[in-house]
Amino acid sequence: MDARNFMNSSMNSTTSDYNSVFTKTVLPPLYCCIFLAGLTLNCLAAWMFFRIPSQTSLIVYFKNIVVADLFMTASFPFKIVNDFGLGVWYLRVVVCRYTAVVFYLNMYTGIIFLGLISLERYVKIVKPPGASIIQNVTFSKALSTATWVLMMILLVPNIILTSKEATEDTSKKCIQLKTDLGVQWHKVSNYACIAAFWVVFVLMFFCYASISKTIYDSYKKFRRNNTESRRKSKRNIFSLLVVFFICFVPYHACRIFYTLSQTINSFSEQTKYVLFHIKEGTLFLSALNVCLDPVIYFLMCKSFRDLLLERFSKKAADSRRKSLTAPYSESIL
Ligand SMILES: Nc1ncnc2c1ncn2[C@@H]1O[C@H](COP(=O)(O)OP(=O)(O)O)[C@@H](O)[C@H]1O
Repeated sequence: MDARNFMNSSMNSTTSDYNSVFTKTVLPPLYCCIFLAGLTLNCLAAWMFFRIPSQTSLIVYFKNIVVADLFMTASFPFKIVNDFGLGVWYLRVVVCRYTAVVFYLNMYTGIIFLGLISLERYVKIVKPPGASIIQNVTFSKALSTATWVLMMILLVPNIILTSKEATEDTSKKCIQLKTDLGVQWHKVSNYACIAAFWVVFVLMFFCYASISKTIYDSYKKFRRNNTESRRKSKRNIFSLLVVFFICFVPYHACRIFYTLSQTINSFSEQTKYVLFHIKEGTLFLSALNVCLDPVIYFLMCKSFRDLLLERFSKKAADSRRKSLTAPYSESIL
């Protein structure tokens, strides 16, 4: 069966179910892999950060990302079982009403924290000396709490308003389970989240452009020719940017069109079908973020790296013992 025939038969079988081989048999095993890897890496990261005092804003933001990633990972099994078609139809309702919203809530909270980390790095590298409020630990804790509260206020109504009585047929699309106000809230919260993403995107672009310039100027000024340290600094600081691009840009480039296709009627079934598949494919890249964030902790947070190496390498433990008097600190790069 060629792709077009497959698509037609898939759409004709039931006009309200866009699932296909891709969403039912390709993506679920991939989600299984990132669930296992994400759970292991984030439990390890949580265990490590539990031992590192919140002495800097950077560590505070990283700890919040670990929490968001753990919640996000916890939502995967529901999606996996549902997409494999292993659960009862009501599981689809649970996914629409609860676990998908938990997924998005933690994804966007994580995105905002990545933005705050970029801002903190910008202040630390481009704007020294003198402490800025953004580097104040108490302020960053308050800002973190405010971020969680704000995101919950914006996104929890997507749970409450997914309250229409469900049938096996209507549960095939989450939007059909929403009240009229629920559909409106879905639209508004989606656009607000997409806007928040692009604001963070622009902020990161600005911060990293300024950081690059500062690093370049400083290498020029001191005429250092240490290519190895230069390579490492760049690798560490740009890891966040690379992860952000891979995971979130593809999804946000398509989500706006997908949300339009959910909420207005002028899209053909074929376009909706294609948009659904692009959304599911790019959403997988966003989910992959739970495995890539721990790489950022390792590359950008010296306390985390030192503690990890201390636990896993005898040699590193010896060298750390020598510097035990030094306080915990994160590396600039
Ligand atoms: N950005 C978001 N923030 C919070 N909840 C969201 C967001 N996007 C979608 N949701 C919610 O997650 C559930 C699944 O949404 P969606 O992925 O659009 O549905 P579908 O799986 O039918 O394509 C819905 O309840 C929806 O309101």
